[in-house]
Amino acid sequence: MSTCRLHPPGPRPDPALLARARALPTSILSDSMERAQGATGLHWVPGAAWPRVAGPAFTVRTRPGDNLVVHRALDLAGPGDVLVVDGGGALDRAVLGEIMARYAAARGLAALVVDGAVRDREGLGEGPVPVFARGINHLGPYKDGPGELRGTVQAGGAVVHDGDLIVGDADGVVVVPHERAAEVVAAGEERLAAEEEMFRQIAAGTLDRSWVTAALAETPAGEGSAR
Ligand SMILES: O=C([O-])CC(=O)C(=O)O
Ligand SMILES: [Mg+2]
Repeated sequence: MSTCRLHPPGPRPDPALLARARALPTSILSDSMERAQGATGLHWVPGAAWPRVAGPAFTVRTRPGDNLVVHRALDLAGPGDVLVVDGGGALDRAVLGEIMARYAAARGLAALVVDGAVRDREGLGEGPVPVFARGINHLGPYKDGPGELRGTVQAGGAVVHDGDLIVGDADGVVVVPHERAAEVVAAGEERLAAEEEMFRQIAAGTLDRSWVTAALAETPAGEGSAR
């Protein structure tokens, strides 16, 4: 028999904050974290036109290529949770597929994020639940453990604590630490409003572009000039 280390649940963002986060693109949220935080390399499985997802992380660390503890997590995670599986980034074996995605959807999970590979791309693409992964591989997982649930993991190079705010869309996955969630969502709302104002100015032909030339020292590069 194998081991599953089980931590108590971390603090979770309140539902009103989650609804506000769901209205914010991941690009806006990562801009609101100094453009320096969030997972990279995790993209949703192509297929369905997913809506943006936002929910608290339910963290899973599994032995790469094994999904016994991922199965356990599917029964412990709550409705609205985003399962974040740290599979060590391994691409040589999938850790979940369509059966598990359908089961996750039936349990009301918001999304599955896998730092590793998944399989059954066509079935996942039909859209039972949004799935973000690093890659695809037909080779299936073993079911031997061990692993850890609700501990601190990494996904796409980002540290994820159980309960952190996870937002995913067509650009990838952003991890907002729980203690920064309210501040980052509020900053994101301001940033989105500023971008929408820019869109209006672009359409009206009034966007101020003077900052581009102000930031450049232009030198003539005509014939005979040094290369
Ligand atoms: O067989 C497995 O454990 C993973 C899988 O393909 C599925 O969930 O459909
Ligand atoms: Mg399968």
